[in-house]
Amino acid sequence: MARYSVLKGFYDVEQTIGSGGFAKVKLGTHCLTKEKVAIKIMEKSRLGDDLPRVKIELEALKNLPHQNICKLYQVIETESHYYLILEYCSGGELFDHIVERNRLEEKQARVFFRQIVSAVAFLHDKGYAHRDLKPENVLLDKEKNLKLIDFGLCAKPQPGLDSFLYTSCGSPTYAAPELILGQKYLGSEVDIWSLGILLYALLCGVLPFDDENIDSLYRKILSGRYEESSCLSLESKRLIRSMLQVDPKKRITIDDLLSHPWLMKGFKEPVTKLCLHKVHEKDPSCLSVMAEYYRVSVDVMWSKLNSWTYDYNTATYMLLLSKKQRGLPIKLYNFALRDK
Ligand SMILES: CN(C)C[C@H]1CC[C@H](N2C(=O)NCc3cnc4ccc(-c5cc(Cl)c(O)c(Cl)c5)cc4c32)CC1
Repeated sequence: MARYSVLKGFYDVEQTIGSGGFAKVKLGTHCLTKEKVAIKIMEKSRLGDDLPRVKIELEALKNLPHQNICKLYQVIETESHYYLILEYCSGGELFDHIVERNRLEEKQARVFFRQIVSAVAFLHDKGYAHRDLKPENVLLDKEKNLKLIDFGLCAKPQPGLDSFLYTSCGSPTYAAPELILGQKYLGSEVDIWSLGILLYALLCGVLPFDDENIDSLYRKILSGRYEESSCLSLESKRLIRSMLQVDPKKRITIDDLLSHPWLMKGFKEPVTKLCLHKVHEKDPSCLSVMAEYYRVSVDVMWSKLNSWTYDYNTATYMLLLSKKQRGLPIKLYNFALRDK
């Protein structure tokens, strides 16, 4: 069987652009719109007990439309594989963006940090905790907007985010003290700790707690002591300190972060935790282009789309919307697929 034959005709699969744990990520082109996409491919046989993480990530990505969270366009499941068709982020990892520049000026760090805080506040508002926030999981798109990725470790505790979690997960370097101690913890509080690590990395270009030896790394994290690098202004030091509190009850909350003076500097509005685009909006021009292509009425086309099953129609429609928002022509190519 040709590789990834289920994608044939719908997506051109190009080179591997990265790997995320138990997944391979390939660059792809959506045939009808010619838009670039990232295709996250997971072989079921190699998932083992990571299989539930796929379902968790799928549900999270479907329920969390936000301008700073990587968009999911389509889900394809075969007996052997899962394929996630995702928003392509041509700017790569935030981690590399920082390394290339050594560190970021406070002004640029603030623009980025506001976007990450907006995504995390939105997640928490929906009852999710990410639990693996780190610069490698924050990508940049073409317009230098940040996109949060990798929701395989996220948690949506049933009773709500104010109920305790127990599984120790995520990368130790970014993990909160209560998490590495194996204590019960609140997802919202461990995400705040990771945001503190992230802000320190943005401003200093290094990590506050780092050590090859895992035991001395743990000792450093549990001590809560880190070098307050000279490149940090007094306000930056205070903000980071309020997030890197060993006692989770003393840690700043995400809602306090939204309007914190440091985040407000140079801005009139607090960070929004809302999704700024209308989710599943009915856009007449995109709808009519698809209706015309498939030779059905607009109403029939909308009834096919309105179930939002993350099939090829969902992907085509969302990618047309994205083209429209970027001022590109709303058109479809490749009439070979017409009769599909
Ligand atoms: C923890 N790291 C190692 C993980 C790597 C994984 C590959 C990434 N990546 C590239 O390597 N090149 C460019 C590139 C461009 N667009 C992407 C769009 C989506 C995703 C994506 C989205 C979700 Cl929701 C997800 O779960 C996963 Cl695993 C990946 C990755 C992209 C990407 C960078 C981070």
